[in-house]
Amino acid sequence: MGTIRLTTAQALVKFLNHQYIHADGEEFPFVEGVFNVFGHGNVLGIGQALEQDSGHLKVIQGKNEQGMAHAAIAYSKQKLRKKIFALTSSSGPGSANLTTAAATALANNIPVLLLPADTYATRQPDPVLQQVEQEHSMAITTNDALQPVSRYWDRVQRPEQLMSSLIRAFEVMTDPAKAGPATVCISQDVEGEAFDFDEEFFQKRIHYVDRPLPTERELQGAVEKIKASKKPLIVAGGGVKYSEAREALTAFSKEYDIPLAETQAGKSAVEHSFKNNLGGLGITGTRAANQAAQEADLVIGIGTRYTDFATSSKTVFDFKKAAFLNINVSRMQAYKLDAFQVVADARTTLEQLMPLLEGYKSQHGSSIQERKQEWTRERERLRSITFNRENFDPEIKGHFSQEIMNEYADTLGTEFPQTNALLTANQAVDEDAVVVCAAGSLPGDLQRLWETNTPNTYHLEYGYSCMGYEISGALGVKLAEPDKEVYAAVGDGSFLMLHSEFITSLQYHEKINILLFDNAGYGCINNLQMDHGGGSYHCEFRTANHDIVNIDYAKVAEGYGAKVYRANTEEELKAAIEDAKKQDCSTLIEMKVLPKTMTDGYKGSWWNLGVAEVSERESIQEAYAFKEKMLETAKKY
Ligand SMILES: Cc1ncc(C[n+]2csc(CCOP(=O)(O)OP(=O)(O)O)c2C)c(N)n1
Ligand SMILES: O=C1C[C@@H](O)[C@H](O)[C@@H](O)C1=O
Ligand SMILES: [Mg+2]
Repeated sequence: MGTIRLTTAQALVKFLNHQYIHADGEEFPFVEGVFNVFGHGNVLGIGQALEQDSGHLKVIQGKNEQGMAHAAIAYSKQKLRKKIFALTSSSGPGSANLTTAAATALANNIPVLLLPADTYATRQPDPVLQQVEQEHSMAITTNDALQPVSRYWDRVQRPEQLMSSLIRAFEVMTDPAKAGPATVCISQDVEGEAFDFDEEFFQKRIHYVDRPLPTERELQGAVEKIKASKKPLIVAGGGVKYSEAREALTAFSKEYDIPLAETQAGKSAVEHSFKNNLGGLGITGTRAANQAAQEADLVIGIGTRYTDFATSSKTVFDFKKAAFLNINVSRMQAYKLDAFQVVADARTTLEQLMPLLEGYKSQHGSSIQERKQEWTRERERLRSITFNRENFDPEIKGHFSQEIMNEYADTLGTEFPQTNALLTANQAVDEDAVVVCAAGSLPGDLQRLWETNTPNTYHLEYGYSCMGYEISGALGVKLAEPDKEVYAAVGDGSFLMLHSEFITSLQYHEKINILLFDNAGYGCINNLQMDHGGGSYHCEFRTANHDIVNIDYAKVAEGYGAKVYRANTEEELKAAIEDAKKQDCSTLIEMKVLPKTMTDGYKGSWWNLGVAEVSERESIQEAYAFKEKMLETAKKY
């Protein structure tokens, strides 16, 4: 084979066009497209290459580097990591804006290809615009800040380096055990530099995603653990989704009568209506799941990272009696909580375990169904909360006086409790609609209350819980699921932090719907500070005169060209959602909701936080003492 003379950027684009995934007998292109915000660092290099010949790649203009990267992450997450977007940014601030998103991808194990421009390889014009000049090193650029938040990071300062660099990047992104963001920084002069690339570099490259099998020893060990247990509990994490293990997991759970609890990443791997599904586990979990966790003598963690939210900072289980069995493609994850480790694919392991457990039944008996029914009643209660101006007792108790609650009701012109609003929305959206969320009080409400019976329609970024992911993420999900209605459930704080990609959705006619829950503040953080003995300090949105800030978000979205609705009652919300379904363009439904009306924690939902050890307030001293008490029974590592 010969060579072909291309610029580095042209070679990059050509290579991206020839990457394929092979999974479960199917083969398809791995890179769907390229998001871009062009600046002087990439427009003449990667920009020129895309303009000349982008091949099959969709080229989408982003509005904020973090936002477009969040969209790319959401696309890949929704596609179960089998397809990605790449993205190109200019150097300096463009790459700095990618840092938060790279960390989001890393914490969630999501592959995405970041291509920030770098400073000049020749150094001739140094210092160039946007170059940070470190006194102790010429070699450091803003892009170095991406190193700790990338699974793979490289700097390309000669055209031929691109070849080895990209092959490594794709190896990392397509390995389920180490999937995450790959960052390849290309010097801006090198992007346009030409080289005689070997033609074979551009041949179709297939990345095989095989299912790692459990060993005989691992299977026997797992069988022994399960057979010895009376009250096992399955914890279904994100790995269940990525392994597409729904059928295997439900069959396994049903056959051996083992209840299952979901993490944020694992929710909707299995439908809500599945009889043994007890819902969310941990800090934002259901009473049903947390009770089953307290009782468990064996926890079968499948594809879970056991974050503090899933384990209630290692207190949701009774560690004196609970043993752990972890099934995970990542050896690092499988080691957690001193578990018996099965380092293998979830679906294959469950399929192989099935026949080996014949004759086994858990001793849960009727308790699984009783707990599920009791939770359904609690959910009903949360749907029908009514505000009143005399003696309203919100879910989050003892923080705001009636006077303050009335002030919110008057200023925002609403009596709508958040739980009622969310449950109304859940009922009104299509059965296969996808909900996207990341931060604030909504992830807790969603994990407890949102019911879906269509797999992979609950999309929570709760590894990094990054405000601003919600709307950008909804765009990524829409690109992945063009035939479904996609809803970003977002608080006012998150909306204010980042909603630039809402405009991108309008621009490209990729319809998304924003469900905006405006409680005029950082509600969940206000709850945290007041729950731990503090006052209400800088978490409500108030003016210098202490007036509540009341923003007309609907008007803002109208200005962008979206179809907007204002819905402060159940009837208005139902009507808005129905009408929004008929629209072709993106929509925003603004709901003014009362503070303190989100769900509260249930027993077993303790969170270990950095409470002040010394304080002038008795209430904070009490909070610290409570933390010390909780740590007595928590697992220490
Ligand atoms: C980028 C980022 N900054 C800060 C935080 C910390 N944080 C978590 S939730 C939150 C407030 C969220 O407010 P809002 O979106 O209005 O939701 P609410 O809690 O009021 O429902 C903050 C500041 C975060 N998660 N992400
Ligand atoms: O600090 C936080 C508190 C959580 O309740 C919230 O969901 C999350 O976004 C966060 O960062
Ligand atoms: Mg808020």
